[in-house]
Parts: sequence; C-alpha cells; structure tokens
Amino acid sequence: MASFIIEGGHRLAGDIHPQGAKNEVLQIICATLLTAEKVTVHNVPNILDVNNLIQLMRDMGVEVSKTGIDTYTFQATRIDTAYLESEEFLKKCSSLRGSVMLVGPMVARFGKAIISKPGGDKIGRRRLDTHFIGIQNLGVDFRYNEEAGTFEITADRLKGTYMLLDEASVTGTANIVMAAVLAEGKTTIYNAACEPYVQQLCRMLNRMGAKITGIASNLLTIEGVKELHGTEHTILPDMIEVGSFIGMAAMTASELTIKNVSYENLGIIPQCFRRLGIHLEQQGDDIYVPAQETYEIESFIDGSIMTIADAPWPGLTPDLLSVMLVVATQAKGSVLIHQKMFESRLFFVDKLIDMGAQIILCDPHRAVVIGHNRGFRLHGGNMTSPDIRAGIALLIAAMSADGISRIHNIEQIDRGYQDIEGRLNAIGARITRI
Ligand SMILES: CC(=O)N[C@H]1[C@@H](OP(=O)(O)OP(=O)(O)OC[C@H]2O[C@@H](n3ccc(=O)[nH]c3=O)[C@H](O)[C@@H]2O)O[C@H](CO)[C@@H](O)[C@@H]1O
Ligand SMILES: C=C(OP(=O)(O)O)C(=O)O
Repeated sequence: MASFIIEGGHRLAGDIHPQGAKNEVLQIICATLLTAEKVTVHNVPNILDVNNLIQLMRDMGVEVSKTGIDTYTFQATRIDTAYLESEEFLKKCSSLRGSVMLVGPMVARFGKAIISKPGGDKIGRRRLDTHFIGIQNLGVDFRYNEEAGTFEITADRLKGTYMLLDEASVTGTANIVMAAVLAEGKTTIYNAACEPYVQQLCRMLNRMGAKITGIASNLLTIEGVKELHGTEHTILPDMIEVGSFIGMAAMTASELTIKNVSYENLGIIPQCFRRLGIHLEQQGDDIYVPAQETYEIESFIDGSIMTIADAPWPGLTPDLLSVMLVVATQAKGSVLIHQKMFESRLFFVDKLIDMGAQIILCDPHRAVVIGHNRGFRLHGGNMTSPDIRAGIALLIAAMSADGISRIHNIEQIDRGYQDIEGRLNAIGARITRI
C-alpha cells in the first residue's frame, strides 16, 4: 500500500486541467463491445480503474491499441468466451465497479454474460437490482450462483419493452441501454438516470447507429437495431475533479484557473460551491477561483441553516459531498451535509475531527459542520483513505493543514485521479508518494 506525505500550508497558483471523466469512460469502454468495428476514444484518463478495465478488455480478446497520449482504439471482433468463465476473469471483475457494465453489451451481442460481484468503493450497500431487473425485462434468463458468487445471464434474443426503474441508477441505466440498443423493437426506460455520463454514452451509441431519443431526460426511448458500427468519441472533463479543484482552491486560499471544464455539463455543481460562499467565475470554458481569505456559507431565504444534499441528476452528485464537507470546515457559518444515497461515506469525518475540525456526525447519513472562519487551522494527521472521494477530501484537508500529514491506502485516490501529486505539485503543493 502506497502513502502520501503532505506538507501542508502551501498556497497553490496557476492553471490546472481536469482529466477525462472516470465514470463516463467506464461506460464508453464497455460499449465498445457492442460492435465488431473499431471504436476510437479520446481523453481517456490514466487512472487505476480505467487501466484495469482496459486490461480486462484485452484479456477478453478485444484488440486494444494506444494510439495517442490519451487515445485508445478498441475492436471487439470476437471474444474469448472460455476466458469469461475463468477464475481470473471473475477475480478481476470483483476489483472493479465498472465491470458490471460488461453485462448489457455482452448479453446483447453474444447472448451470454457472467460476472462476479463487482468491486468499487465500500461506501454502504450497493445493490444491483435495477441492473438485473431491467435486463431481465428484456427477456434474459438471470441466475445468481450463490456458491460461486456469480451472476449468470443468458438470452436467445432480447425483446424491447416498457420499464419503470425502481431508482435512477447510473450504471444500471447504462447497462440496460446497452442491452436495449440491440433488442428487437422498442424499449422505454422511465426514471432513467440522466447524468452527463449517460448522455455521453447515448450520444456515442447513436453515432454507432443506435436509435435513442430522450437523451438528458429521465425517459429514454430506444428503437432496437440489428447491428452497430465503429465511431470516435471524446470523454468529457471529469466534473468530480473540477469540483475537487474548486474545493481545494477555496480551502488553501489559492488563486486557481481550472481549464476547459465543459461548464454546461457541470449542472448544479458551481451553484452548490457558491452556496458555501466560494467565489468562482466562468471565463469562457474555464473556471477562475480567486484567492479567498474568507468565505461565508449562505443561509436559506428564511434564515435557516444551509443543507447540502445529494440527489439524482440534475441534483447534486453524491461524489462531491465529501469535498464540500471538508471545505465547510474552514468557512464562516454552519451547514448540514446530507449524504442520502450511501450509508458509509461520512465516517471519514472522524479523521477530520482528529485534525481539529468541528463536525457532529448525527448519523451515518448526516453531518453538521461548524465552520470557524479559519479561526484555527487544521493540524496534520495520520490517516487511511477509506474511499476515493474521502481520499481526495483528506488530501485537501492535509494540504491546508499546519504541519505534515500522512495518507495511507492512496490506491483509493489513484482509482480516479490521474498523477494527482504531479499535477498538484506543479502548482505549488508539497506531496510525496512513498
Ligand atoms: C462507476 C460509476 O459510475 N459510479 C458512480 C455511480 O455508481 P452506481 O451506478 O453504482 O450508483 P447508483 O446510481 O446505482 O446508486 C448509488 C446509490 O444511491 C442509491 N440511489 C440511487 C438512485 C436513487 O434515485 N436513489 C438512491 O438512493 C442507490 O441505492 C445506491 O446505493 O453513480 C453513483 C451515484 O451518482 C456515484 O456515486 C458513483 O461514482
Ligand atoms: C463511488 C465512486 O466510484 P465507484 O462507483 O467506482 O466505486 C466514485 O467515483 O465516487
């Protein structure tokens, strides 16, 4: 397990470029299985989760070439079906949340899929009912093999239908869409997730010959087609990274320009940081954050204490609440952070409390942060990163703290943030990997 040693208290200055979006690229790579032709993907981030999925694709028999610094081509002419039953494949699936999205394309194109319980962050229960019930609606035979811990899905043919999802699951919607594009007839998915990740997937599928309407809404209609062909696709900037950098700038009182953020795809994110009192300006497609000695959390119009809560898109993504919570510790005023989706994502506040933050963890979903307007600074700590977003939040805390901090288990951060210490050190941070 690698660690970061962080010397806190240094201001950052300059420009930073967000990487391609982790949660989009995982969908896009899986979708390349839907055609025998070549698919070229640009702006692929060099992060652990993506590299693991690319390796998994290679192992499955997909021809993968790296043709540019962040460009890959994928060609799934055929798949090694025997490999899909091997222990090695199942083990690799279980280390990666994104592997669950192999099911939709595999069953649509090859009539068969088998995966083990996918990995990803341990942030509470992460059920897959939406995925499997949705794909079952299209006429597949679904079995959970309790002994082997595997999900086995087979289908002679898929048939379009109407379905109302029990929740707007992001990867669940992607999976069902990828199965439905090659089903016979019309599929209607109501209560579909509509994050930019899903929108981008649908747009790419349409360029491959799929017929999807309702993109960006929660009602998707898909007219099945017989086959799809190759295309090119560019991954959007990672909105979670953009938000992480906004939080980092505020917390370290730094002047930072976040370049080429694709502002129109950030939804409510800038607005939520503004509610924490952070000034940020849209400059073309960049976000400029001025150095701020102080920022004050707004109250609601009736004077009551601010709540920041997650909600399915276009609500606030749950993946930024850990960062917002950390940022609030140095603000003036108080805020209730309400993480509605995940049950175990707020436990990392114990580490912030050890560093001197004033936080009351009310229950697994809610924490009240009492900002002390930089009245006293956080002090360095020794901590372990429990999940990807707590990891980046702890890194931000350490960068603003007095003294030296150590963060262990930084593989959690590497899952989603490309060369984070290299990029942050280039603008003034002092982070060493050991
Ligand atoms: C690889 C990937 O893309 N991961 C993202 C994806 O995970 P993933 O697709 O696994 O997450 P889901 O959208 O399925 O749901 C996440 C959690 O929220 C709950 N839930 C979901 C929808 C809803 O309307 N109400 C509700 O409570 C679910 O029960 C689940 O516990 O979406 C999550 C929610 O944005 C993000 O945190 C993850 O970073
Ligand atoms: C929870 C996340 O990732 P995953 O779904 O891959 O665990 C995340 O990106 O914040």
